[in-house]
Amino acid sequence: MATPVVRVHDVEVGYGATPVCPPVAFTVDAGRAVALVGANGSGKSTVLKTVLGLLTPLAGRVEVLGRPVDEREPEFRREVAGVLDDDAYFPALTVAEHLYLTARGHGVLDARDRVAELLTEFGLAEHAQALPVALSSGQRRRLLLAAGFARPRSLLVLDEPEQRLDRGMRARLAERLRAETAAGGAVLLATHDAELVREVCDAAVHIDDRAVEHVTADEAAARIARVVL
Ligand SMILES: Nc1ncnc2c1ncn2[C@@H]1O[C@H](COP(=O)(O)OP(=O)(O)OP(=O)(O)O)[C@@H](O)[C@H]1O
Repeated sequence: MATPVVRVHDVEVGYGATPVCPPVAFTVDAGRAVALVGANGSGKSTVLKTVLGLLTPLAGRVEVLGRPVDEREPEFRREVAGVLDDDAYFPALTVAEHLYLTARGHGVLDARDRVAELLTEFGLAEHAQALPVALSSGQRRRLLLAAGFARPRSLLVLDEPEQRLDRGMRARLAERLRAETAAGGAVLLATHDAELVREVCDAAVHIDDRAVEHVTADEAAARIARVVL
């Protein structure tokens, strides 16, 4: 059997010594998308940061592509693209320069073409020469997401990618993510968007302070829609 892209073994996550949720266990295979769902503060972002190697697990083990996570390893950084909920920009680089730098930094040879495609797809073409400060919050979010797609990757980790996106952009993002898994990529995302879960994900993990439950994507979407979360 193929090695999962992500394997989370009974992992406790948190800040300091206290876990923020019960132990979490799940896998994400190549060509699959898994959603983390749960109420605000349930621990989704903390799990994602742990998978990205930005936090050390308090217990258990996280493996990406069969190896323990170490974000300092070039191989890990080559394979894993993360888009978190932090506005991390170079203030003096334009939109196009951000995307170009990301693509070239990861060895993309036809970076100019890739950037042109992404600018169009993410509705940023008119703002290609703008600095981040001159963008709306939704446009800055589009830029961050586009940067995630500007580089090669086996695993895409997204924290609430739907945030601040309008309906049209959410639909294009769902399409993009379906193409990602169809091409063999793995996607792990935290979300409060029922449609995104239903349209993109193969499975979901529902986190709350009492239990971590594996549910189908439809069940996760139904829970979000019923405002159970
Ligand atoms: N840097 C931090 N230091 C200490 N505690 C934190 C830190 N970041 C988050 N927490 C706490 O960890 C818990 C889980 O937060 P987390 O951000 O993982 O939740 P979430 O499920 O992603 O929530 P949301 O849906 O609101 O994004 C919360 O109680 C939060 O207050």
